[in-house]
Amino acid sequence: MTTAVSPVYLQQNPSTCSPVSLDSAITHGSLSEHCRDMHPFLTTPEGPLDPQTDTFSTSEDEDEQAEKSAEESRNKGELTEEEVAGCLSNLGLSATGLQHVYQYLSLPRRSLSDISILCNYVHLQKLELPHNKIKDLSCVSHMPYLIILDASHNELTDFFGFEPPKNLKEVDFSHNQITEMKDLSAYTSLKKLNLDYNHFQKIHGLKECASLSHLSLAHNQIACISGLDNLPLKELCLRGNLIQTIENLQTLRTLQVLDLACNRIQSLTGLQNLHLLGSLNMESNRISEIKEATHVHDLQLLRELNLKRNPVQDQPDYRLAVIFLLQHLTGLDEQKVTAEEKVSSVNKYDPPPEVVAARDHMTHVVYRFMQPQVILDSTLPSLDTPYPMLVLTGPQACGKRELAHKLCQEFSDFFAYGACHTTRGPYFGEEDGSDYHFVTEEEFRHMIHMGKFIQTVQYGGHWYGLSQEAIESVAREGLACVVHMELEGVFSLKNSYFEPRYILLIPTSTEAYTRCLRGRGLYTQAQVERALARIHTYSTVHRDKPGFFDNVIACDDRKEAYQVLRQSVREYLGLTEQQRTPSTTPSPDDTSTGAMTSDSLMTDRGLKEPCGGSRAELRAKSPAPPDDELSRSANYRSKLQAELTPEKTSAEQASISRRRQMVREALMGKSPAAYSQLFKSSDESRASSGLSMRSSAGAISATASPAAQGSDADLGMGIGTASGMGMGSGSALAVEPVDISAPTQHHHHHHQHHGLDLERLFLSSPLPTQHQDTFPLSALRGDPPEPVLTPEAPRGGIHEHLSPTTGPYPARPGSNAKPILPPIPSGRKTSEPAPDPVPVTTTTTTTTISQPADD
Ligand SMILES: Nc1ncnc2c1ncn2[C@@H]1O[C@H](COP(=O)(O)OP(=O)(O)OP(=O)(O)O)[C@@H](O)[C@H]1O
Repeated sequence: MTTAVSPVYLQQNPSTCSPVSLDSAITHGSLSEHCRDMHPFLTTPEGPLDPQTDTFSTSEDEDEQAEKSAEESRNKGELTEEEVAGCLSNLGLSATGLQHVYQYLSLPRRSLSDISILCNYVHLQKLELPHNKIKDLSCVSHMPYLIILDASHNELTDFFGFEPPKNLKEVDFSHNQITEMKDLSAYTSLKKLNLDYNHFQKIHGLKECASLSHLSLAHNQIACISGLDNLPLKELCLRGNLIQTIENLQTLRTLQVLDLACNRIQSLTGLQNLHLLGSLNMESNRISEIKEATHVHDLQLLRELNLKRNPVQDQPDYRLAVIFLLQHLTGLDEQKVTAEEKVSSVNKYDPPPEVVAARDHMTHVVYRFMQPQVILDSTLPSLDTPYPMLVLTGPQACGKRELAHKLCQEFSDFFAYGACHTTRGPYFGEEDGSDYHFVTEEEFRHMIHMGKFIQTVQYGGHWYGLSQEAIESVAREGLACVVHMELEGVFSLKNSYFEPRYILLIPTSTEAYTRCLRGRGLYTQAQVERALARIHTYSTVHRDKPGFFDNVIACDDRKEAYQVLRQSVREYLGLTEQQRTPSTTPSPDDTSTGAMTSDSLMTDRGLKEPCGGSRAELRAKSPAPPDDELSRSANYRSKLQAELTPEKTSAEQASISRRRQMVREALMGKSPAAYSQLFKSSDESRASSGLSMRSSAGAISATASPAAQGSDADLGMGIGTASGMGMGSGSALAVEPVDISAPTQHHHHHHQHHGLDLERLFLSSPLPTQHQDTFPLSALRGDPPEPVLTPEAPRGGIHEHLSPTTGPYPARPGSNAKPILPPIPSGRKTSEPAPDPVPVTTTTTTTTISQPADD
């Protein structure tokens, strides 16, 4: 079967026509199925074209001749029509829309040097001539519709040596021998230009290429980046050149991918404005400093960075450091950046305050563990008696130190200044031991290793630390400690068992604060700036962590700040009641008559927010608690309950007073100890009271108490054994609760011992200094036996042993002999030194437990 097929002409001008048969194209496999289906001439009802039925078939002689001449042409590197015919593809409409033409011609690797024949192929839109020996591309001038030209791997020396096709968008001249770029202003449609592997030394001529989005000039001899201003480039490749500096790229605002690998670049500066940059390849350059990464720190879209084969790779922690600086990276050195790496980098280089504080806390806990465990009663916390401490925090030189001193002066019956240790040298006028304990770094480190510190902080290149001794020395005087510290210290302190009140002193006027900083004449500009920046840090914490600070006071005006501070301190101390009476005005002397109750400082956590509406106010509305000391001794549960529900129902009130009554009676020996209810196994007692680890000391003592049901000797041994066994020994000493509702003889017997027990628990044994025993009161120390308390025992017998500062109110068993720390419950610093070993008049007693409770 024969089918006549019309030839398809590839050129418009019939005079220069050089027909190419379709079947030839098909034979060479350059016509796609798709094209065949599209063209009405290409298929017959019967089936596909038969190549043998070519209408242009020639005689054999002619064929031979043609083949010969073609062979000759090929040898000369001349392109022949036959070759062209075999390499055409993509049949489609011509640009005029009048004809069907082949639009693509691909002639790779044919050793072509003469392609002048292509002058006739005016409809070509894509011309691929890679890997030939072409020197002259002037034929392209005849291809007005050309869009894509690939003349890579040829022998071109002329840059764009043809008339510009209007729509030329992509040109590949890579791997040629072109030496100079020329003006391409006529090539306005040019989008992609590949000029890799040529001999260019300078970039120019691209100014008017308003569409150029991809430019590659890799492996040339370019020493300077230039001539690229304002180009709409998205991708720029300049790898393998002689570039030393990244420059003149500032105007490439649309640049997304930049390849500068294999150059001689030492710094990443010069990229700052490339805000759309997503990928940067700097492989094999001379970048040696990690800090260079800061130059691209603000490029929020930068995801891929390659710094392989740069000296910077040898820097310790290189990868983490770069990941830390460039948190947005998803790939570094062609390796995925993992979430773990990001977290570790942040924890390493800019740990959140919680992490720093946790580490600091852990350090001191571990070092403390390594020392003999001695905990002073004065600083032993319990839920009843959170340690009274006042922490003034705020940015450097905001006045907190001055205010702390002032406060201690005015409220000298309550507070004393807690001097921290520091490794910085004293400023003029500063005295060792008064503002700070000035120590060398070595001494400071030694103190850390000796477990002396509660918290430490490195600030401004110096170390600061609050020692346990600083607090205890104040406590030994019967006073609470006022310290000042930076925010980091507060974070750390919050991990400890201390529960200070935290007052934030914050400058609200930067001008005034700057003036104050400068006025000191102590700080460099950088220090001033850092201090200023920290205002923001403080306010952010205050905003993000409601209740983190118990009070916030603006400190622009020191005098005003002090007034506010002293007022809130008076509230904390419970001195404001007096103030409400019309005749009294607040003065430092008021403290001498001020009724500072334990509740006021301990259970009313005050937390007076600056905007008011504090719980203190709520409490003020509720009926004032009975004045006597016993009334303050409601056990932990009722206190907790009171805290949780400030407004009590009448039933609750009745219940509380009933329990108070029972407490009183227990202490007076009138009935079985109400506290015996609490004498459960340590586990139970902890669980039931919701105690945390903090109360473990209490738990130990609680388990010890039942031993008192035996004899005095038992008591001593029992306690000793229990405490010697540590926390885990509690279960061995479990005690049955005593029914207090119907005392029997048996109960009475219990009661007696509980009476003793209570005395031991509630009346401090006269241990003025610390010792290393394990929970043992006088019995273990061989002190004279304490009077056994019986129901018949005269009251005075008890009270003789009571400090005027410490009422016989009960604490959670075992928490401490004096649940309320001095001077808070008493409101008084004992003027006379504590007689030793006479019963407690000071508030500092010691108890040793197996480990710090919070730790
Ligand atoms: N133990 C500590 N923990 C945390 N921060 C502390 C500690 N001791 C002192 N600081 C704080 O360190 C900062 C620097 O203290 P330093 O006394 O050297 O500076 P200063 O210029 O005198 O500032 P200031 O007048 O606020 O004390 C201060 O903000 C101070 O409160």
